[in-house]
Amino acid sequence: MSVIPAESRALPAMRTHWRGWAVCLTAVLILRCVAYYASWLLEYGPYASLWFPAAAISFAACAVFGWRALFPLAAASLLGSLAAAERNASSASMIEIIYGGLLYAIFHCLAYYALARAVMRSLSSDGRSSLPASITLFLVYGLVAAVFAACGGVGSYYAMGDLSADAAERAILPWMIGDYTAIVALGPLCLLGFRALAQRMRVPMRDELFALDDLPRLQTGSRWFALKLPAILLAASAALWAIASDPDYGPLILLVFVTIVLQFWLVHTQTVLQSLVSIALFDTTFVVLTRAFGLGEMASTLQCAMITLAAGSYFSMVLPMLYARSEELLKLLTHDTLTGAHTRHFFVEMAERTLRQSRGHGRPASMLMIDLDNLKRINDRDGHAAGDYALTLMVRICRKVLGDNDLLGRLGGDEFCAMLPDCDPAQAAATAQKMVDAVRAAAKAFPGEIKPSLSIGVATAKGDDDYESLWLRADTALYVAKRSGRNRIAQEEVAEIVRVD
Ligand SMILES: Nc1nc2c(ncn2[C@@H]2O[C@H](COP(=O)(O)OP(=O)(O)OP(=O)(O)O)[C@@H](O)[C@H]2O)c(=O)[nH]1
Repeated sequence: MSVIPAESRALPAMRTHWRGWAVCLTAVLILRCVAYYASWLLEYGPYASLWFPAAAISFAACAVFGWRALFPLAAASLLGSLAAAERNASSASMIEIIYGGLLYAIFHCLAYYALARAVMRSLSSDGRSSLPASITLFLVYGLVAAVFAACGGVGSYYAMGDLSADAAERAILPWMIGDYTAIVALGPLCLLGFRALAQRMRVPMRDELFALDDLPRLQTGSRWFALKLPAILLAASAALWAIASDPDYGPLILLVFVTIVLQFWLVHTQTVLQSLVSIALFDTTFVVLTRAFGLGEMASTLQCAMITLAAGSYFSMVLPMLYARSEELLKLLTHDTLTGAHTRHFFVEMAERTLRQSRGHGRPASMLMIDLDNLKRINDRDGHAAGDYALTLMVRICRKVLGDNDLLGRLGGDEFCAMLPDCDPAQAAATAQKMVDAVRAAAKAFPGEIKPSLSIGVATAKGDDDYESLWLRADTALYVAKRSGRNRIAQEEVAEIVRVD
């Protein structure tokens, strides 16, 4: 057997990481440059675009790759500033351009790194319960980050001498809204994209990112996505075309909100990934057509629509998860996790209601106190797993004997209680007897040495009985069944002990 030193065994994994990191960070650099260039192409006026997708890339890259993403992001920001100076035929010296570019890079990267850190920290390791809080935080802190990035960005152009003080002041708001629109509309999709890349390249991921594993499972989606998506994009294009064809007719703007309603419908019926893709394409359609149709005048309305759509969609996407979560909690609250019988608290509440209804309708109702015999001996002899199995077997059998309207609850340990509405003493005794017989029959195949059996006390409600008084009589009957040798039923007042053997 060859003995390999620990360091050399670790080398292949480290090499994989380095290659993975190189691919991921290069992808960030390229995408960030492409996004910058795209927002340039799509400007409807000087420094004015509906969105700035580079901000979404920066946020998502920092969220997935952490501080390492700052290198390609800073490089792309600097390159962007150089390209902007070239395009605008800036009169600034090279030193001033580099200085302005560095300033811009610092503000932009810091703003979106801080946003990414805050959002990641808000995702707890199980993620599920914290997702709505993380979305709120993303929307609120996103605004703060966009303000910070816009002030820094405008300030750097001012420092380069490309913007006068007056123009700089007026540029801050559109810059900020452009950044914010992009991070809200594209940020989550970019984040899932970088996360998929990190997984593929086997780059170690932050624990919080695993919290997003649940997302794709939230909604099942319908098969009509391939039809719905083009239909909605067509509707959005038609709405913008109609608005552009008669810009003086104000009410046409309402068509934008009609298309948003359609988009909401899609988000509600498709998977999370399909919804994110659809939001991104819908917003891209707005951006491209705003430039193509010269709709710059309506920029703020369209941005408002894009932000509202994306923010609203994120909350609707987590709704199914919240429903599922509350159902899970409800189940935990009402059902015993081992046996599936009702929990004591829930059973008592339901049994009280059943008794009240039976009394109100003048119908009989009976109670069975059911106890598994010798559980302690089963545990001691064959182990707790055997005891657990005996308990689950017993509940399964009892449930089969009981009717749909009957209740079965675990009061604690090996003590169970059944509430039987519309059940007179004879029917109650017959049901209890069936349970005892069925468990005795099943016990033959029980793997342990000590076979499980049941003792049951039976009581039927009288006119003024409440849960407590009925339970007391059923419990007394159970005590009689136990004292008489177990594996049998005892019925109150009937006074006789029914033997099963
Ligand atoms: N395996 C298992 N044992 C449990 C569970 N809950 C309680 N027990 C055990 O069940 C035993 C109940 O003991 P006892 O109240 O003396 O009842 P018993 O041994 O069935 O005796 P009788 O009721 O008099 O026939 C205790 O040893 C508990 O520790 C459970 O969920 N699983």
